[in-house]
Amino acid sequence: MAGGPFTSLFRICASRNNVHSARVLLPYQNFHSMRQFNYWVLETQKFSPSFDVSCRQFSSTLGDIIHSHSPLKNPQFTIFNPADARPFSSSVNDEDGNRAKLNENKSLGFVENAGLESVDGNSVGAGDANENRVCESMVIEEKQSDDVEGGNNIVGGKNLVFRDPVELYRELLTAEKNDKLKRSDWDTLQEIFSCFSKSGWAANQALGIYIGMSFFHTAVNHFRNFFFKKCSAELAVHLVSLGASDKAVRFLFPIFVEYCIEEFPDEIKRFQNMISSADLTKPHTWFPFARAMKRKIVYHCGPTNSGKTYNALQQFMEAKKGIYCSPLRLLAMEVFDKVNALGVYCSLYTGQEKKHVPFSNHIACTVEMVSTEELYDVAVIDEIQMMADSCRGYAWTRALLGLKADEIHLCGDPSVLDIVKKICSETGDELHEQHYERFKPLVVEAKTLLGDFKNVRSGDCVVAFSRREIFELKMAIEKQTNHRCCVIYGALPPETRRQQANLFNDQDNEYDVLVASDAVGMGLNLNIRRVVFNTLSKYNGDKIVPVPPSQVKQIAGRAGRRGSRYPDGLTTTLQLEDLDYLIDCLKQPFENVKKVGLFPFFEQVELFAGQLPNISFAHLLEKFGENCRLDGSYFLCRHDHIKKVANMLEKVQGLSLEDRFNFCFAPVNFRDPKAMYHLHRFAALYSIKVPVSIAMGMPKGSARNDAELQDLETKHQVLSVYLWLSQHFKKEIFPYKKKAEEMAIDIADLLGQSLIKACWKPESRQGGNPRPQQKEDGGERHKGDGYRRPNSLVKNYGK
Ligand SMILES: Nc1ncnc2c1ncn2[C@@H]1O[C@H](COP(=O)(O)OP(=O)(O)OP(=O)(O)O)[C@@H](O)[C@H]1O
Ligand SMILES: [Mg+2]
Repeated sequence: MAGGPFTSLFRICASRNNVHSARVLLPYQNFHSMRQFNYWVLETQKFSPSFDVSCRQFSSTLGDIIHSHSPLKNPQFTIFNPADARPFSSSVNDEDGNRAKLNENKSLGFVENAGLESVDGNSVGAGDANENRVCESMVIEEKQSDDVEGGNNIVGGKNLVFRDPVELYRELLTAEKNDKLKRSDWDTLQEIFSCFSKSGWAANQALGIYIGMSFFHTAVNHFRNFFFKKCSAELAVHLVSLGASDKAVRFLFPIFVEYCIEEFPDEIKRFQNMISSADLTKPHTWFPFARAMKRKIVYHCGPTNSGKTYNALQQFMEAKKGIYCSPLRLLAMEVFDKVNALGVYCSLYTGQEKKHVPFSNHIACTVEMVSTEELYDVAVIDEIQMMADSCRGYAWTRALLGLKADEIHLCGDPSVLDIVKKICSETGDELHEQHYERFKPLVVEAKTLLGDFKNVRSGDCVVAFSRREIFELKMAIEKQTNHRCCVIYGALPPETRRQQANLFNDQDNEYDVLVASDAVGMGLNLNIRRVVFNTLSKYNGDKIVPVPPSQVKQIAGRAGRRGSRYPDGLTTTLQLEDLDYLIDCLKQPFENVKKVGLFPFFEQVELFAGQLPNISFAHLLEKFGENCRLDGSYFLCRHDHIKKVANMLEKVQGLSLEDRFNFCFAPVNFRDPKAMYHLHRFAALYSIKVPVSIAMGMPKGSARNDAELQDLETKHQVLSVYLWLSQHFKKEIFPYKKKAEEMAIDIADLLGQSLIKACWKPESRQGGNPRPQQKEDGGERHKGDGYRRPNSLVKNYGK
């Protein structure tokens, strides 16, 4: 069932002859944890079917309401008639999402375990009628709910468990203080309330009536004071018999609900407003113009090197007006060059640059920059599986939902095919699938390099997962063999990566080996014969973890490209001990992604900010994350990076909320203190409306050591941020765009020159996080060249 297990049990206020109204709390899945739910309170219209005739009718109506309101795909529930403890109705969608007919005795699989206990404490299974039970209320039990009503306690001839909580609450309101209780009973009641106050279940359920987590304890304290003044003997005895237990908490909860609704309407309203302003449900409705179109979506689905992008680009080029959305600047630049070379005028639009080609009707852009305003005949969204990316996924989701194009071509692996199908069924778009196979199968070399760099061959791409490792490898390979190495890693500007790729692809030089990070996995056309994994573990910003199989596949798949010098692709590992993990990763099917990323637009954040004035922007984002509601198919993208920038800019006065929002998206490397310093300076100047200077000198020449190389990387980063800001804010405030462009080109060039001659030991970045290697004591030292391979995490994989 979509959206995780239901754990709730709710009472329906129903008398034997009359179902007055129902308050149903539906779990509303929150993005960040399967354990956390928000809840909806759904008050049904007044029902007045007679109990005898219309329990089915009631459940059917309720079923319709639950189905039409629940964000969950297949909300399943059963209404129990406690009189015979038999589910008399159920409503469930079948696998294909069709509503199954209501079926009186349809078992949902969980029903058998969900029987209520009989009066004498024996469990009554589903279908075991217990004619003697008096029914005064109905219970809706959702799938996988606990049997919270077990141990019915009949006190004074009345079964409190089956009493309507509204009635119980009303009785409490008019009751007198009970002085007859023993001291020990009061102690037990205190314990029960303490248990209630600490109950995560109750705090979660309280969200359903818009009692927020921060107000929950206050509400419980008030409720306890009220209860202690009013508690009747009957109630007290019942509670004491339950003791400080879940049962007691669950018994008290509906009475607490009634109390809160009456006592805290303002708090509830305030929290309700906050929640509704952080509503990210039904994102397909955010783009009414795209919804008004009947779009044709073609999913080009297949592994790497199977011709997906090639085929989609054919459609793009044939269209009158087209847009290509790329995951990387580099790839947008490649398509821009390629398409123009083929005679189709095409402009380039990325966060940092806008190259307008006169008379062009085609655009190659980065996916973040795509316009949902313009109309296109054909759009291509490349690497669509990135919808599930934890940080950038929202940009792909937005492009898919919002693009106004008659035809949209999606290229990617099959991992998001199901969810795209689901989204298309919501948007009403027509989906076509085109499946691809790899042109040539990828072959694993079982021999591996046996830990010896002498086994490196021309056309190899040796993959490592940190900058330091890359330079150490380059040094070691160049020292031990006659090969020369090009390098590609994330911190290099696209121009330099391209220069290195060209150097590697070009036959007429000695640079025939590539040492690269996972940045090689996407976008570049490389003549790779064999992908060799130096390790299969990487630092994820927190600790060292095995590289996920999907990433291993993507990188390994770069070997052997159609039309290249090496159409047959090979892959292997440096060490034999990593081979099993590699093989296993390649064998694994593509995972079936269940959720894709979302992030609010500025307008949504602004609306939310209206509910929480006077808090910092970083705090506001945090609150948004805590309170936003999402449908089961979406998650809120990680925004730690945005919060870090927001925190840094907190003390800069005079920035509007929108300014802060925009500054936070600037592509800065927050681990680089110098780059962060410059971003802060840019924001400070911007805030006082002073034209923002670059204030950074050009380096004298190419780098002579790693510190100088890192300085070049940082300088390019700063210029890239400047260019980005100049595109996202008023031009007058960032007047040195042209100069920044020129400097960026020169620095990319210097970086290229530096890498050609680089043969120095890498250093760690000042103030940056320690490199994984520094954190490790171990690591394997390679024969006398200073190279130390990080310990393999996957060494004993599968053994
Ligand atoms: N029909 C074709 N004719 C000529 N060349 C082709 C054809 N199809 C694909 N190619 C070439 O094969 C290579 C791989 O194709 P393409 O880039 O479309 O693969 P892909 O499936 O998108 O791979 P990836 O997932 O790595 O992006 C490219 O260099 C492309 O130009
Ligand atoms: Mg492709």
